[in-house]
Amino acid sequence: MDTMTPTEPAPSTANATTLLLTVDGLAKSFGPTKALRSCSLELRGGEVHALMGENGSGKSTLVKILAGVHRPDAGRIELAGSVVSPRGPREAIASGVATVFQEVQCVAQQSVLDNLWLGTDGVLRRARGAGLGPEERRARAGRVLTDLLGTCPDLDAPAGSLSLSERQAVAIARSLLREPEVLILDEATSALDVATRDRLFAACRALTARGGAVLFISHRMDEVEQIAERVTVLRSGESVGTLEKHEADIATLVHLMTGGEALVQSAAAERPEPGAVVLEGHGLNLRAGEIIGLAGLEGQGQDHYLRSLSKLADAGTRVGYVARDRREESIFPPLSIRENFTASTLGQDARAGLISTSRARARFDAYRERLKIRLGRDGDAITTLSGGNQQKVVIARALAGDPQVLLLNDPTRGIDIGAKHDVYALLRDLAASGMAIVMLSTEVDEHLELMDRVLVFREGEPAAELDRASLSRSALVTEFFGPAGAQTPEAEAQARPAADRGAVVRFLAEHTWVVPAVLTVGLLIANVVVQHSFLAWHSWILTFAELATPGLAAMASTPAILGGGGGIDISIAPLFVMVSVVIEVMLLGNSITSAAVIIPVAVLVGAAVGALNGVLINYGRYQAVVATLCMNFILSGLALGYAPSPASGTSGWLTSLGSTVAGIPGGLILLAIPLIAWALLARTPFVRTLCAVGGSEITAYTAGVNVPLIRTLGYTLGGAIAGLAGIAITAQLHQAEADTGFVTPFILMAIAAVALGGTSLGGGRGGLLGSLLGAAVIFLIENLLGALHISSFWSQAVYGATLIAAVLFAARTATLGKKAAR
Ligand SMILES: Nc1ncnc2c1ncn2[C@@H]1O[C@H](COP(=O)(O)OP(=O)(O)OP(=O)(O)O)[C@@H](O)[C@H]1O
Repeated sequence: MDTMTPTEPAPSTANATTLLLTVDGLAKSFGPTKALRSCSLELRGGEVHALMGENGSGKSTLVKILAGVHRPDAGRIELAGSVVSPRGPREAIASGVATVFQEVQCVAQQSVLDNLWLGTDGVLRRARGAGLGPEERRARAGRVLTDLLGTCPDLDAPAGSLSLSERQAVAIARSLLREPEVLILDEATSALDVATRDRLFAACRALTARGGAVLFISHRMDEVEQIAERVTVLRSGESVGTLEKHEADIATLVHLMTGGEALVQSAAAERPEPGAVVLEGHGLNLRAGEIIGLAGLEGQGQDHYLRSLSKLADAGTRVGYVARDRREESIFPPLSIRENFTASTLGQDARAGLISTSRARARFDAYRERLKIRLGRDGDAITTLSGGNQQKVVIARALAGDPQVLLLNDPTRGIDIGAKHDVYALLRDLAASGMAIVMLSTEVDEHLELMDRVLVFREGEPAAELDRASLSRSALVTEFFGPAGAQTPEAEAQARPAADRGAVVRFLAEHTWVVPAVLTVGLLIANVVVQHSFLAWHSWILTFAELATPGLAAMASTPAILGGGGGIDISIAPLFVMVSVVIEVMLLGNSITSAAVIIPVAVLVGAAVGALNGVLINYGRYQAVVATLCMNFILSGLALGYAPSPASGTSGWLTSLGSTVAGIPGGLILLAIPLIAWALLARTPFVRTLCAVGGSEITAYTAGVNVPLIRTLGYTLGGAIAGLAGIAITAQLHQAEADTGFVTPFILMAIAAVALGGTSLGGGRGGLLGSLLGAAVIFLIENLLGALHISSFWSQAVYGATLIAAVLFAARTATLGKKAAR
């Protein structure tokens, strides 16, 4: 067997016949789709066991059952002799099974280090134990990543700034750091170059040498040959055989996978002479009818080069592009399979301006047959397809545009062996009909099989060109490393644009509160210029008293938004009004005036309502807007019921809180409480975990985070802060005002302040300080316009415009920050 850099099996200390994992008769259906019918396999301690099967044969479904993501409908799993039935990824990980999933899972907004340890901590306490102190965590994370990548990326950089393969390495490293008994790699090598893949295989060998086992899923025959001792084949959800390494040749495997069909190895047929040049520049002369490969170790510039080629095309040239990162760049998850296919060619289905579904279906069916796309109904969500079938839909979409130049970025990632040859045959036919194709591929065999010539990249540029006659596996791999020997991973850094240039942009993208802080200072100066009395001490006291309620309302809205998943709490304003009614009517009205009673009651009422919202949304599966809108109505009704007209009253400490306490403005004290609490929480795992959940729920969940609990706690915290806002409004007005005309403006203001404060409304990025500053900006704009005697209509318009500008600025810095880091 020809392998590029053979990884010799390390002698295993385990008894080779020790059964570590037994899967017996597992079955799982999704509605009418039987994803797994009956799957059985045995994983021995000390072995790497490959799992192969066509796209849609059920491999990932099995993986997700083992990882605790799905519950099986039937069957049994035994781990080291005990029956297990993981009810979630956290349980599976605790039992010693760590999984790297097919879709690369990272929280883009969070640092590489946080991504690596995601899911290991409790809600408020860090996991204890040897090697889990901050310094050891950093050192271990660095070691594992260096072992995988050959060099260690900046552990403090956001994971979103890494390349796809580096992010894949982070996901693998996260699993390795758990030191699992069973490591499952579901197409985890699909974006790795040969050198990184070999380093991963060395890590697998180390794990099996300790007696662990690896379940290895890949569509790449060379990888399976290199690493696996045995291979189990799945066909249509059933395990149809397990082969020893020496029995597992490609013909036998394909025969088993398809149930009889032989692999049609498309012969390297005679190719017509290339036609006219269709794309020229960057050292490339691409002719019609040519297929050119881009190869090299990861990050040598080939990715950037491929993307830049589309800019070389003349205005009239139709260019098709298939991106590498399916989830991030290719599919529209909420749309159906057919809608994903037609997304860029909808015009072809229009009749008299209306879309014809039958026409779209007919167009899709042609590709469906040609690419053997396995699906139930084309109206189903694309996410119900297996990874390989999603990829085929993406390829079909690019081809449907009938491009003259087709740019493919590792397009066969996740496509099974048989279907890959169908894709090759299709590309050859297209080339023969005059299409010019440039294809980046991380698979050496693909270059040998398909390309007319291959450009090998080193240090950011094409360093060698191999034509068809000189293409061989060894020639190609030798060129990867270059004449001077091993290509250092540092070359990757050189191949990228200098990150320093974007340092300011990256800083702004990571510190979202800076822009609202600058705006606040600017508006403060403007207010002082227009109204000198603004600087007077009594004016500060008044300003803080007036800012306290909107500032607290904005901060109260923030945790739910940060937790993502459409988390928005529009019951915050009626909640603080309800709390003020409780204070005025139920406590002060009954002569209960003590701060020691009123403050805890206010905060607890707020927290309880927040927790109820959290439970309804995260455990009851109500949409956040719906649940909090209902709560909004209930609270408004209750408040009006208890206080149909403004209820007045105060006590000494409340009056002081409305002005000063021990010389400090009361509003400032109230605003400082959640900020201090948040800063303390930021020293626990909670804040980071909440942001991780908001950044990528699926990543957090599969890493073992209790997502519903974390989000519910976010709502609870928001409710508690709303309780403080209830105290603030009572201290300011000395009355409870339940009129909806009074409440409603606060609802929109709070959300606008959160957005102005730089918190992403999609979740994952931002914080309480930004929201407070956002509220301050709105307050100062209104104050300024009031001082200038401009009508309140204009104040609304101005803060709307400021909001648009701030949100655009935040989006721009986030994008530029990502680019600069890359
Ligand atoms: N959440 C889901 N809802 C509906 N159908 C699903 C879901 N997940 C998987 N399926 C279906 O179950 C079948 C098996 O899918 P699975 O992802 O396990 O295949 P696979 O062998 O991993 O394929 P690939 O090699 O393409 O990754 C497919 O027909 C797929 O469409």
